[in-house]
Amino acid sequence: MAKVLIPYYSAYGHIYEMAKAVAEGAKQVDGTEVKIVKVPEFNAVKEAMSGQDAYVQAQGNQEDIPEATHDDLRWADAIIWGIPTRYGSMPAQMKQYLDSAGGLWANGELEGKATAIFTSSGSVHGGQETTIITSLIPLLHFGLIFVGLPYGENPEQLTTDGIGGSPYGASTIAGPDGSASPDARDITMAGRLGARVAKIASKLTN
Ligand SMILES: Cc1cc2nc3c(=O)[nH]c(=O)nc-3n(C[C@H](O)[C@H](O)[C@H](O)COP(=O)(O)O)c2cc1C
Repeated sequence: MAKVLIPYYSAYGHIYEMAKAVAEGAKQVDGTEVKIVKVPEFNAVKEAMSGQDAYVQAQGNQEDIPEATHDDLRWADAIIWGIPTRYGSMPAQMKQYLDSAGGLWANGELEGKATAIFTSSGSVHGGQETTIITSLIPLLHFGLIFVGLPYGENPEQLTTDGIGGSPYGASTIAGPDGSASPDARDITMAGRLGARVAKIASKLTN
């Protein structure tokens, strides 16, 4: 029995779609409890994007998702982060949430929990791997135990097609104008990441 938290940030909905797929995969593991939460948006971004239909619509779709709190992190046995690429690394909204959790770091409250990352980028080489690898650095400071997405369980990765997925984590490609949807293979791999973390978390906690 493991409690899996999926905190994410999604301006245009791609990471949100992936978060739901990760959650579905985690739920396939018996006894797993899953909670999806969104990290707080900046007011400045809300204002700047208020005239952008794609942003407004995607935010509307996420209206019912609760905002991430520090108690969510305490509640979880495992944390799977949904982090889109911003200049090859994590968005400030996600960094702000992590930075605000310094008290948990100081008390070692997240040490020993399983963790994983899924991401999204505009283009194939826009920084999927760098986003996951650089996001891992603060997670290691928190004492989280990183779980990747191995080739053996994810043969879809062995392709020259423009899809997501890497040994570092699940991912998808939003397209340069954001109009692409996650490929079915991206959704499948996201589900497997959720299941893998749930299984490992259940072993770590029992
Ligand atoms: C400020 C900003 C910076 C971005 N930087 C990159 C980048 O470095 N590489 C890339 O491929 N896409 C980049 N993108 C595109 C986002 O990664 C893309 O919109 C996101 O993955 C879509 O996920 P979402 O729909 O969940 O927001 C950037 C987007 C914004 C708004």
